[in-house]
Amino acid sequence: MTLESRDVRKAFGGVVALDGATVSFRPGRVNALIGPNGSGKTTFFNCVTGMIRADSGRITYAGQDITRKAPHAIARAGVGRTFQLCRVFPRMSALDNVLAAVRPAGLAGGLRGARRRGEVDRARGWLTRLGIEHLADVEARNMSWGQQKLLELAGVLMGEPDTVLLDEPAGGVNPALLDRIGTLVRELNAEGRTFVIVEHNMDLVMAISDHIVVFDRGRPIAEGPPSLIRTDERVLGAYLGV
Ligand SMILES: Nc1ncnc2c1ncn2[C@@H]1O[C@H](COP(=O)(O)OP(=O)(O)OP(=O)(O)O)[C@@H](O)[C@H]1O
Repeated sequence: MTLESRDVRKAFGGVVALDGATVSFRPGRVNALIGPNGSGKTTFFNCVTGMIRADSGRITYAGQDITRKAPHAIARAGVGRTFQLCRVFPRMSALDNVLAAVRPAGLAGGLRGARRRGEVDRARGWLTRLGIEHLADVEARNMSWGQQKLLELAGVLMGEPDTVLLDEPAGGVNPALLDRIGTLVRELNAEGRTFVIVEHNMDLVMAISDHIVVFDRGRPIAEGPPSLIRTDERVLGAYLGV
């Protein structure tokens, strides 16, 4: 289930966000995608998941061309994602959020359907796994930021993705929860899920990644294991602007 992009380009007016990005994320790994602000990481996620369309280039998943597929088709192919600014329904309970995550169309009817089909147990299972089962009946807006991020991830996992894209999972999260997120990613990876993680917290990236790809100005400038990336001159240059 390799996720690959070939020569992907995306410009917003005069701003070139992706400038011929060719990159390959192999299955079974915890991959990280790092790079300075504005280097195109979120745009890459948006192109991969069909939220925006690349101007040119090709994206494949498990050998299948997904470049022009709709988001739901890409999700069905096995690619799930979270968002930098966490997407949950604030006035819905945690449990309903997880149930709704796999039924984006027609929320109310979809929820009834989910309950009929007995998916509640599975949703509760994910809440338990992520350590927020005690919040099942609490509205998302009354949960902490970190808990909401875990809730969003529970919703993504409800779709049983083979590959999970996480956009800044550590952003705004307290240190205790940060450890939990790191441990969870490693556990879920040990069970066979592939991850691609966009993250600015280098301690977390270095601790949990098998493979790191570094973007600068819309394309990869280096890749390798944490031990190599930590000391790569081009990476230090891109971050420090030297
Ligand atoms: N919808 C948009 N309209 C206009 N410009 C955009 C849009 N989305 C992204 N950009 C621009 O494209 C470039 C890449 O942005 P992107 O968000 O992909 O970078 P990033 O590496 O994810 O940054 P950060 O680490 O700050 O989240 C930036 O210059 C950004 O301002």
